[in-house]
Amino acid sequence: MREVVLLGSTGSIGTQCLEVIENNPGKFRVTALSAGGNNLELLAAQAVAFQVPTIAIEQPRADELGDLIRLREQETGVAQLKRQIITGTKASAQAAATCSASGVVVNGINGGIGLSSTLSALDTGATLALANKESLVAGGPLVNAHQQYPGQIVPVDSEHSAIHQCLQSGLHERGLTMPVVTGRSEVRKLILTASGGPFRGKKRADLVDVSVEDALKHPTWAMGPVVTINSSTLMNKALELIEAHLLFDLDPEAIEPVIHPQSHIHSGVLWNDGSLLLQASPPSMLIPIALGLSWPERLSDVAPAEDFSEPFSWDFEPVDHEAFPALTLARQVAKQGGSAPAVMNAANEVAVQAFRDRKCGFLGIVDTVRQVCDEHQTVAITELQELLEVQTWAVKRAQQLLGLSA
Ligand SMILES: NC(=O)C1=CN([C@@H]2O[C@H](COP(=O)(O)OP(=O)(O)OC[C@H]3O[C@@H](n4cnc5c(N)ncnc54)[C@H](OP(=O)(O)O)[C@@H]3O)[C@@H](O)[C@H]2O)C=CC1
Ligand SMILES: CC(=O)[C@@H](O)[C@H](O)COP(=O)(O)O
Ligand SMILES: [Mn+2]
Repeated sequence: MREVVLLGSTGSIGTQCLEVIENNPGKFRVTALSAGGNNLELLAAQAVAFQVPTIAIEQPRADELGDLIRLREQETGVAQLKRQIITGTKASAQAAATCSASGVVVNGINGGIGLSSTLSALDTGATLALANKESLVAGGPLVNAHQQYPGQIVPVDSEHSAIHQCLQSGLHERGLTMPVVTGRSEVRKLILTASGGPFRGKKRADLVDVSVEDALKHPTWAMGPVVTINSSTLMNKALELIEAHLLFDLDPEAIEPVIHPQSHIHSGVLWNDGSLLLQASPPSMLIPIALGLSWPERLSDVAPAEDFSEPFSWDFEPVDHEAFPALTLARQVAKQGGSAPAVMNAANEVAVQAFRDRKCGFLGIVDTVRQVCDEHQTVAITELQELLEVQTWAVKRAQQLLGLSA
């Protein structure tokens, strides 16, 4: 049985990861769970149902969680298990550090806060099944330095999972058990699909007064609120462009976003010979999560496949960069590298929270991020401390621009 440490277990990715594990009895053993601590009832239920010995939460609520777990054990008649509950800002990274090198750490934490857990997971030598794109975007050079071997990161983000699958064609480094992507010289472009979000087709002027509720109505995916808002501004695709640049070591200009409203084609690779490989399934994160857990093996019957018994069609259209300027910014930021992507991500996190709190308009999100990025002088990042200082500056500057008290 493969050991799994699941970070962000109470979220959209976390709960779907446990669904995959539950549907594959005997294949996985969950040895640690982590969460922020906002949903202790669910976390306690997960800890009991999956007999998890280590639970980590950011908030100092160990006693409450312990009580809920005991109650749950009594209610369900499950045998009591000796467990440790870790709390604090480093709890999740500590949970990641418990994973053995043959195991897999799934990082389903939301936001740049997940970076220390990503680094800690890499240090163990375990596979890192990475959904938490912000940690890679913010900490690119550090993530690279902590990676123990090529292929240690298996992308869970649907687009990057698709590209990762498609890249198994082409040249591969020899002598490694896991196929490693080194066929870049044969790659002309990565095709990064985007649903277009709930405001696809709208012009900039139409977006002035859009509400949080409207931004949360994603047309094709049910996800956590932050990634859903990011999809509505196309900042999710902006983060994903940088994520693809870092994961697959391709020039930002060689990554082409395209709007595909149905979200059945999850992305792909255009090869030098003119051949285009795309990966498709009805929208479901279960497949990329399952691949993260078992790569390079595929589990059976993870999610429904495409059904060709009825007629249907798939559409594609170019991105409207005037209405949605996030991708143009991301290209520039990806080329700058160093501290620039961390600044973009940190400013976006502040602006998205301000939008959710009705303290910033929809267009103000990307406008604020651009302004903070424009003011930032990019520096090289070699230490976590340097990154934290840059992020602190970006957060404060975004707060100032938005008129928020720091
Ligand atoms: N949802 C999806 O379909 C997809 C998500 N992603 C990416 O995956 C990541 C997770 O997204 P999603 O599942 O939607 O987000 P959610 O908001 O649904 O879940 C976030 C999870 O992270 C936990 N968390 C927050 N802060 C901490 C912390 N400091 N330490 C430990 N855990 C913490 C939350 O705990 P609590 O409940 O206690 O707050 C929750 O379990 C994001 O980076 C997102 O961009 C990528 C592709 C698709
Ligand atoms: C499922 C997934 O990977 C999300 O990141 C998704 O891509 C969001 O949809 P958008 O294409 O609208 O950003
Ligand atoms: Mn995605």
